[in-house]
Amino acid sequence: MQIIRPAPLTRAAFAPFGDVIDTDGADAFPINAGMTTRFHDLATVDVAAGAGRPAIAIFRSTPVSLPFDIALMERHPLASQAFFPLAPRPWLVVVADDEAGRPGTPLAFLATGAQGVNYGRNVWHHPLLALESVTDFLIVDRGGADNLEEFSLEAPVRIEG
Ligand SMILES: NC(=O)N[C@@H](O)C(=O)O
Ligand code: NI
Repeated sequence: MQIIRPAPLTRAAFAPFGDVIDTDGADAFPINAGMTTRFHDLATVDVAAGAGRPAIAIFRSTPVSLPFDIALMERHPLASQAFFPLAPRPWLVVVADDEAGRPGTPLAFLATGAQGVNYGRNVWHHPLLALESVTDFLIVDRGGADNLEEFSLEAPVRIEG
């Protein structure tokens, strides 16, 4: 079985797949008479295709533990999808390049509890993977249906710590 290990989530490493939502390294400036800092333009919400509209949700996710076997990947042909943890605990991000309409070898990233991601439109990823305990995530994606393509891997890929 193919084994992969999570790498730290950085903007540079994740750039081919979307945005990292993180105050570190962000364009930040004071607002509200200096009472608040705006960390600006952290991700691009891309949901307009097919007359889509933005939607905000909360996912309450049951954790997995490592080692964890990846058996499927998915993508959203019409929209981006953003996740931000509402509790300060790490979680897993799994993405893959597209290879002629199917996912390539998955890549795993370990996100901190202060990092979110925004998967670009039509980017292969694994459904949400919380760690340690049940965790709520704020989601920004596309309202409406018919925006999901799933792919079952011929052989599972194991994520090890
Ligand atoms: N089903 C659903 O909205 N969730 C997935 O798209 C996911 O990436 O977790
Ligand atoms: Ni998704």
